[in-house]
Amino acid sequence: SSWHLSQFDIGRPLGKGKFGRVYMVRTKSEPKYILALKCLYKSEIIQSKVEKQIRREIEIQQNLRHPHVLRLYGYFHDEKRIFLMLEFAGKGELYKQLSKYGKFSDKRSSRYIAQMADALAYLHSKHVIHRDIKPENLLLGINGELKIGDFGWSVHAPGNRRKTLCGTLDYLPPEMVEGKEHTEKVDHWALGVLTFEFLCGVPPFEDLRGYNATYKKISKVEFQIPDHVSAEAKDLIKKLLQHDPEKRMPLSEVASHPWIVKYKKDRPSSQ
Ligand SMILES: COc1cccc(-c2nc(Nc3cc(C)[nH]n3)cc3ccccc23)c1
Repeated sequence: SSWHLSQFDIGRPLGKGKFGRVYMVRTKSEPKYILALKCLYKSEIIQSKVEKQIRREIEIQQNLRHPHVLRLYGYFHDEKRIFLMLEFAGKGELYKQLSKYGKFSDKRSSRYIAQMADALAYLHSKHVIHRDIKPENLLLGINGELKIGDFGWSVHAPGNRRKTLCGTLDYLPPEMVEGKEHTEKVDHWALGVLTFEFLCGVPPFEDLRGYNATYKKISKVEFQIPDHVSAEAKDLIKKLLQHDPEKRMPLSEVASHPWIVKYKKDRPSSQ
């Protein structure tokens, strides 16, 4: 069933992406679905030589079904643009919340990381890796649940986004900054970086002196965890930020880690 722009009522623009804009839209015909329509300009895609990557990302994301992975329902195109019909996440960008609050509580961070570990285990079971899980690519559903946003493109809010150059390096593991081949273990590393950033408000290897300084800290795994971070959280971060990809904690162990279990939702309350 192919779709056309005329079948939607176009709502407010949600934000700008690298190759176009994201709009909140609703289908005109019953049942009236609300979704996020991402418009990519073919001209820009061709210029940036990302056509094959975009086809692959669409192919991958269309086949994924998970509560913490943003759905891609379908896509269509006209002569100038490609339109992606994406799940609408009601509470927007997680990144904005992090900027607003500075950092998240132990409980909120633990719940988000549990959801991420769940989503990553699903993606890895489908041999999908490196989903670029930095805060800019995470969205929040209407009940505050985390959604890994559309794949490959980060949606940047105008103005308050981080300097993209720095952003891109902060989450890369040693094997990638050193140009070695990478496995799904890059996501275990990124999960450790994300845990640190949720609890501290900044990523562990950020170095305001710039790219090369960050590069060195990543390859030497040089980071300090502030004292305000709980012992259990410290333990998890250290077990994920391991230089040797094979030494990084398996996702199944993340899910049963004390820091994750203690904040699990509606657990039978232990005395
Ligand atoms: C203002 O900048 C941006 C950029 C990108 C997305 C939003 C935004 N997005 C969504 N939901 C989405 C987005 C996608 C691809 N699926 N669901 C909801 C929001 C709610 C309030 C404000 C902003 C929102 C903003």
